[in-house]
Amino acid sequence: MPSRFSDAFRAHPQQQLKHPDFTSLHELPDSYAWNQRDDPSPETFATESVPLVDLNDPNALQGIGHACKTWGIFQVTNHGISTSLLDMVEHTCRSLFSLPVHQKLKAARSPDGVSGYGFARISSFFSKLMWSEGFTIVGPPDEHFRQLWPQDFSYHCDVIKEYKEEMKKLAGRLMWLMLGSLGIIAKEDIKWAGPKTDFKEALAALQLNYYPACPDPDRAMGLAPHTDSTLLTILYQNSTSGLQVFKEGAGWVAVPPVPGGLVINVGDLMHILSNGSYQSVLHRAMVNRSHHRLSSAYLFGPPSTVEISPHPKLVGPTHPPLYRPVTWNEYLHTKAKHFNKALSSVRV
Ligand SMILES: C=C1C[C@]23C[C@H]1CC[C@H]2[C@@]12CCC[C@@](C)(C(=O)O1)[C@H]2[C@@H]3C(=O)O
Ligand SMILES: O=C(O)CCC(=O)C(=O)O
Ligand SMILES: [Fe+2]
Repeated sequence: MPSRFSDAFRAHPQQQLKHPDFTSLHELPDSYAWNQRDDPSPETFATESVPLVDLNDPNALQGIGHACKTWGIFQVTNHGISTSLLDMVEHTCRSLFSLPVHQKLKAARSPDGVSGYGFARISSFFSKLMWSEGFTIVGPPDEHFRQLWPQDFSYHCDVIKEYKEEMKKLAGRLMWLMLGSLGIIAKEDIKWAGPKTDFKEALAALQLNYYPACPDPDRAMGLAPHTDSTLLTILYQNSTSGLQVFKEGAGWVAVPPVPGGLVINVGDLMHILSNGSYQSVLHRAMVNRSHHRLSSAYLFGPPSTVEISPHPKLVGPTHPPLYRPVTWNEYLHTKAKHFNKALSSVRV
């Protein structure tokens, strides 16, 4: 089934920016200086931390429900994704981003496209540049990977294909846990999950992120604050910390890497589906002076024609629907135009 993601971006082409060779920069160019250090660093007051859920725990469902309501993010262990697969994905990321710039640019994202190498899509909403490189994969990566690695592209394609399959299974499992905690348990409740309730027709994007070591990390920004447009996102981060989430009353809280763990966050579409009871979390990535950082985000959403709206089970006389129905494609359009105001723009 063809993905219609690309349509969402055609109306809002991204200006093409050239990345520098980060390793050659010994001080932060002004175009990368965010002057955002007026907020206290999270270590100074983070008394709370993002919940950790063991998926083998019989109470996992309750733990996930609570985490989605209060944080919009949690980490999971015993998720069934093997460490060897995660290592292979990390190796593919490392191999990709360490290619020479001219080689990576052969697989550059086209201005109105979605897949390929380049700056994060949200860059156009900020006057300063982000200290990161990204590679977005929607659909088969073969064509771009052939340009990057004329010799070993098929190895890297296989890694990504297997990773996407495994992520899809995990996303389906997490969907039922998140929904289950809201009382949405029957397969008729989410028809688009399909006859086998495995979300076979779901769409997803894989975003690989690379944050090079930075000579002036306190003034730089790896990935600016945003929410994901997804139902849910599964994030793998290597052992270098950098992810932070914004929590009302606590400020920016670090999400430290947990060995073998994965970070799960609620996206805007899940916020809509849950009629506002699950929070899509504002998050950002910071950079590091001595270590580079790699992450991969599996951005999971519904099939392109499916309209997401507050679930009928969560709507009633005392709980009117807070959002109007939207397809993912339509929402991505809105996001490309209104960015962090997208969610409020679909409110009824
Ligand atoms: C399916 C998606 C979801 C996208 C757009 C498209 C492909 C790339 C995704 C991201 C990944 C990085 C953050 C984000 C905010 C971005 O700039 O690109 C994401 C965005 C969204 O969640 O809105
Ligand atoms: O690198 C990270 O920790 C965050 C990445 C992210 O938020 C994204 O790709 O959407
Ligand atoms: Fe994100």
